[in-house]
Amino acid sequence: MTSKTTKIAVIGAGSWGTALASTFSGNGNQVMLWGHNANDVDEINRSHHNSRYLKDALLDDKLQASTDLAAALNGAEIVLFVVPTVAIREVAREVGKLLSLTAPDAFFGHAIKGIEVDSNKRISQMICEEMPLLNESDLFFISGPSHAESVIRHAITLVAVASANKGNAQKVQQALSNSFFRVYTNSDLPGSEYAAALKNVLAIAGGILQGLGMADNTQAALITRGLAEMRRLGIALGGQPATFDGLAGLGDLIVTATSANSRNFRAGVALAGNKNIEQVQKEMGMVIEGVRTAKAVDQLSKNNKISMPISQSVYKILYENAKIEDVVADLMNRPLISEE
Ligand SMILES: NC(=O)C1=CN([C@@H]2O[C@H](COP(=O)(O)OP(=O)(O)OC[C@H]3O[C@@H](n4cnc5c(N)ncnc54)[C@H](OP(=O)(O)O)[C@@H]3O)[C@@H](O)[C@H]2O)C=CC1
Ligand SMILES: O=C(CO)COP(=O)(O)O
Repeated sequence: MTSKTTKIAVIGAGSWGTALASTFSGNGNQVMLWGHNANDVDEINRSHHNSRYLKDALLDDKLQASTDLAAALNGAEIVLFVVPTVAIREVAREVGKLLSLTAPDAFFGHAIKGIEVDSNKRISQMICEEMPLLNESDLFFISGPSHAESVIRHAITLVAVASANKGNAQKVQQALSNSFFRVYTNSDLPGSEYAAALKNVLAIAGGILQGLGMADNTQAALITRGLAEMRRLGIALGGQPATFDGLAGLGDLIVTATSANSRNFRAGVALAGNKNIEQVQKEMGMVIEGVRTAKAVDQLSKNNKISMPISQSVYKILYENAKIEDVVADLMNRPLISEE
């Protein structure tokens, strides 16, 4: 489906950066994956594996990796950030110093699902603060139900690339789509970013329900009422209602809140098994974005007076030592209200 070979720099060599880079590369694009761990980079170049993050999966054999940021950015037409939320400012700042190395018409985007704690900023806002020459209206964001471990095995996957710049979104759509990976465009960047971050907090709740052995009725209720929370906050902050019904919203909420592939879901299962969150994070060895995002969501819901009882319950379990049974009982004892 790729109409021309595009030079792409993927910045961040964890599970999702590697899976996206391998997909771009398999489509015939010239891809350089930047990672800061020399052993991981060496393994990708030598044996087409990233065993620390994508155990056993074989990567596209044309994919190249480097620890040298300048080499990764040299001539890049598309630059895609895929590091955890906590690392984006530092990494964007470094990329900003090397902007002159990219192609003259290069554009930038990310596939990161989080909100910064305290500032409550979206990833695009942070990127633009660290790279003042960029405009948010030109950035893109890739999201949707897409676990890296499924994408790398070519499971049929549908995602959305959001950008106010339709041309940029369409270029990413062309470069990334293939017979197993279908990319839609979407013009709502802020709404997509909020949806992607908020669903991670609800996925922790999904894991908790699973860990407690709750019924399918309860899981379906979580998804439905969780989506209502995502919509309320996301729309209040400027997102488009339709985004929350699409791949970036409901689609990603379903996969993350029900799947053992999700790190957020697995964290919830472990919390229900009485592990504390520090222990869970240590054992996961990968980023669990919903843990920090729960703080940002708690602040945002209070600041904007948006009712988000499920997300705030996750916050209480993570940060206020609330007992899961008490939180569930409190949720069920709330005043009876209309569904609207
Ligand atoms: N995994 C998935 O299926 C999906 C993930 N996402 C999103 O993608 C983003 C990245 O997640 P994911 O790839 O899964 O995370 P992982 O935990 O799998 O990998 C994180 C990567 O970022 C690197 N890293 C961490 N800090 C820095 C830093 N300061 N500078 C440079 N590199 C750094 C890590 O390197 P090291 O370990 O060597 O420090 C590692 O390579 C998240 O926002 C996540 O929500 C979105 C869709 C799907
Ligand atoms: O966003 C994801 C899938 O679409 C990945 O979710 P986790 O970070 O919970 O693994």
